[in-house]
Amino acid sequence: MQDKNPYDIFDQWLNLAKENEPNDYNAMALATSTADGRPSCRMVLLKGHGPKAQGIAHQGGFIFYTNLQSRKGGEIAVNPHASLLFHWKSLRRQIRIEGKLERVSEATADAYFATRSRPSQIGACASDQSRPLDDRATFESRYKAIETKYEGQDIPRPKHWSGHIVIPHHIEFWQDREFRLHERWVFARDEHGGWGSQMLYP
Ligand SMILES: Cc1cc2nc3c(=O)[nH]c(=O)nc-3n(C[C@H](O)[C@H](O)[C@H](O)COP(=O)(O)O)c2cc1C
Ligand code: PXP
Repeated sequence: MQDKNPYDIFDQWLNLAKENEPNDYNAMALATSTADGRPSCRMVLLKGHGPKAQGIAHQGGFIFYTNLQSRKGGEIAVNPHASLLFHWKSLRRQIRIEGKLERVSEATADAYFATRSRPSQIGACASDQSRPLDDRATFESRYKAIETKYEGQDIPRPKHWSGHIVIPHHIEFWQDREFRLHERWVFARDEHGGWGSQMLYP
């Protein structure tokens, strides 16, 4: 385990999760925090990953998409550091990732947005994510207005909706073992841009 690249191990574990998890095998908790260090956490979906993700040489990372004006968006804008957590109950495994956040390119975000279903695209345009909503009907009428506006046309990605990439400096793989005698392997970026690794007590 320790002499491997963490992205290769991540791929193996994610593929296993894909075969075993009934829903959203790519779901991960995303923790962000305010400028003064107050954390908040929510689930998002992993939509791209790997050493070459977003074309950043020798770095890569883990990509998710969201509303840039949401609560998380506001926190990321002032504090571009995040932690990700995968936990697959069926596998009894977790992966913890920590790193710096960067926005994906406009072209990457456009390309991903274009793959989403039309109702999801309309939803992204109509939703003021994390803002107060007086009535569900208000959201529905905003949805209908956008549906009508773009009838017969492609829906452009709204400027407030894009992707972030978590560029990891720390990745931990955790495997459950009997009697809580778990195994933990940590990979941390070294000063040469490679990965150092070590085991931790459970
Ligand atoms: C399994 C799951 C996956 C989700 N994926 C996303 C996602 O990829 N992007 C997103 O904006 N919200 C996603 N959500 C909704 C978020 O958890 C959250 O409610 C929303 O982004 C608002 O968070 P905020 O107010 O902290 O910004 C997901 C929720 C669940 C339960
Ligand atoms: N945005 C929201 C609000 C979501 O709830 C989700 C998934 O639950 C996503 C984005 C990401 O998934 P997708 O792009 O597949 O809709």
